[in-house]
Amino acid sequence: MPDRKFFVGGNWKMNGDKKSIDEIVAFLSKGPISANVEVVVAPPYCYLQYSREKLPSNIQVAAQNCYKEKEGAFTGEISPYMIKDVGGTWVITGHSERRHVIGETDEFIAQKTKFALEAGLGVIPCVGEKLEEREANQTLDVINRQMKALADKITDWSRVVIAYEPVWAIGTGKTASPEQAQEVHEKIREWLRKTVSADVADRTRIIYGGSVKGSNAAELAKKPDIDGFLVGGASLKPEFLEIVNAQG
Ligand SMILES: O=C(CO)COP(=O)(O)O
Repeated sequence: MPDRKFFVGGNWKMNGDKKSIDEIVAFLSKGPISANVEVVVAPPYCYLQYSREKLPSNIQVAAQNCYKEKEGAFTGEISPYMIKDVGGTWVITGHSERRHVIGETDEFIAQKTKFALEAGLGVIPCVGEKLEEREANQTLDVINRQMKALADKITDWSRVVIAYEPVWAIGTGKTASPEQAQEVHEKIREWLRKTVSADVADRTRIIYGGSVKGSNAAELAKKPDIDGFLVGGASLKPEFLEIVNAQG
């Protein structure tokens, strides 16, 4: 079984200013951060370069979104090449806030995922069901549909980290239990095994997001198919370090 390096992302969402970023940089610089963890933070676009310049080199920088073209008349969008140009190495695609607040479709998310990978970024595509979908027993239908749109376009999985973020657990304080998260992660891995390949299933990291905190990260991290986290609110606080080091 290939070793999947633990991966923890901090999604800052639309939060922060230079002063609060300086505070985050201070606690991240102090650490400790285990060498066995890959750590990535995703500041708002306008602070990507500022954050990259201030952060220690063991922390990578991601954008929270991108467009599916290199350049051109796309007012308000940014290209994966611009993210790279300012030192970013990852991008999050298909976050539930982009799917459900902004209205992005499976197809559009898959297109930008493919384009960002071709541009040389690592990509963190997010999948996850809404509360009503879970209650209607549609969790796996939704995840499989979102995964299929991605898998139809991805040819190289080596720089893909899948984030499972149940929408009902995001920013609500309602974390999925370790069992609930493990169940879906295992199903996503099985789906990859059947649909893509055994090698991709074994190697691809599947991380969990949704109200992860210092106090619940270690229990979640014990589950065999949980390979890390995508953290929102708690990534703005020193508690993020507890999550980064949750694997012990
Ligand atoms: O959406 C998330 C990370 O991308 C999770 O957000 P919270 O950790 O604030 O619930």
